[in-house]
Amino acid sequence: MATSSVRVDLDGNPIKPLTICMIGAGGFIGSHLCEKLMAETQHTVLAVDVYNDKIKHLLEPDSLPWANRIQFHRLNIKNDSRLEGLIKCSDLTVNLAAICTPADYNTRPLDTIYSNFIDALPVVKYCSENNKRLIHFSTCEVYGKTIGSFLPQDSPLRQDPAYYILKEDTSPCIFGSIEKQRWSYACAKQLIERLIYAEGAENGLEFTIVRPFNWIGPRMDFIPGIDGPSEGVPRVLACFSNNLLRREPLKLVDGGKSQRTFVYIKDAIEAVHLMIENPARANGHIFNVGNPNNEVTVRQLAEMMTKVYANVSGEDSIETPTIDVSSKEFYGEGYDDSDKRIPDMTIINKQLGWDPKTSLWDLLESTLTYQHRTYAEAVRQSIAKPVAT
Ligand SMILES: NC(=O)c1ccc[n+]([C@@H]2O[C@H](COP(=O)([O-])OP(=O)(O)OC[C@H]3O[C@@H](n4cnc5c(N)ncnc54)[C@H](O)[C@@H]3O)[C@@H](O)[C@H]2O)c1
Ligand SMILES: O=C(O)[C@H]1O[C@H](OP(=O)(O)OP(=O)(O)OC[C@H]2O[C@@H](n3ccc(=O)[nH]c3=O)[C@H](O)[C@@H]2O)[C@H](O)[C@@H](O)[C@@H]1O
Repeated sequence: MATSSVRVDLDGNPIKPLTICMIGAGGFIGSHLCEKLMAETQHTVLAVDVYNDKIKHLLEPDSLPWANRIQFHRLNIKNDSRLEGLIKCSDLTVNLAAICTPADYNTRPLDTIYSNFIDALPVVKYCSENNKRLIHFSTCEVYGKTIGSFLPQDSPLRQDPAYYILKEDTSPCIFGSIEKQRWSYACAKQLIERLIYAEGAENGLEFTIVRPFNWIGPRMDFIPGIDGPSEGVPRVLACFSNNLLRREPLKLVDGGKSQRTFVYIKDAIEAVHLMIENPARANGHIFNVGNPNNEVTVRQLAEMMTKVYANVSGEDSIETPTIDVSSKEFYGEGYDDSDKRIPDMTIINKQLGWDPKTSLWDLLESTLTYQHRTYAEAVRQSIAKPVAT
């Protein structure tokens, strides 16, 4: 519900309506951020993307209460001179645009590097030259592997948080060799972080860098063959959802032993909302945004999703719910993996008072309810269709 009373920031100051240039607004995170800003604030969004399917419900019909506060601009930031004008007439730019699916990092490394570094350069430049604030989306992948992963398997130091907790201001960034092209994404994101940081230090750019740790929820990526390419490989939530919808075993890459912490998109969007409305507390900072309490191995995630999906769909799970596949078979040559990702939450907690709330079970329940409601019938029809010979 839009509020009419004056809203205040964390320091009690009234929040002025902002114009926000949101690049990549049509993606997973962008769609949730637009929803939040339309429903709960008076800010205006200039939504920039090449697609708008995930925000169509916010753009039409014209009678929506926020219709005059959101405009969609279909443009590719690689080659469109309108970008600078949009940044100039905004108070703040939020840059979400990126190639960010691991299946692309080793198979399309050039596109990955261009998207995450080269294409972001003009955005940083226009913000810096025009004295505009920038919130840039980086990734937890900039941490790479943990220090602990290089210790012997039986080393007691592996249990010491100093060897695996990821801290914005002290943890190193540890990537594999150049042949392991998986790291093309993390490396490009790291370099754009360094550039933004340097623009802040040398030219006074007001910036905030966000490092998301596996944000998941409705509208993440696509279901292959339904609203994305049949041969496409999305991120793990959509891969496993696709397997569950099709009653196929979930594929565990290299045994599913890697660990991740998952945070509910709606919790994470609260953190971004706080950054937008509290510039004095957010500028100049890099923030981990994740849920350290929701750690699982990928195998445990598969088991939990199988149970939750059986509950929400009312269908028993299949006899062999998971199978092992090698990373070479699944992702191709040059894949590598982050072993473990637990965010340190000290900085975001101190600056913005933010803490995630939703447990992994609860977030999977609401997300898989959405997946079932949105896709089950379409998948059933696609399976029933006779295959052309
Ligand atoms: N979802 C996560 O958990 C997560 C984790 C770490 C980092 N991130 C980062 O957050 C950002 C958003 O992620 P997401 O999950 O919403 O991804 P997404 O792929 O759903 O959204 C990215 C959007 O950017 C758009 N885009 C890409 N290139 C563009 C271009 N040249 N011009 C215009 N639009 C372009 C895409 O069309 C897409 O709609 C990315 O920078 C990603 O690296 C996300
Ligand atoms: O979300 C994040 O915070 C960041 O991490 C992701 O990287 P990753 O977590 O490795 O990507 P997922 O596709 O979500 O895979 C998670 C794990 O599941 C495994 N996996 C994936 C898919 C599958 O079908 N089976 C499977 O075992 C992968 O090998 C990996 O170990 C992506 O790089 C980005 O979206 C983002 O920057």
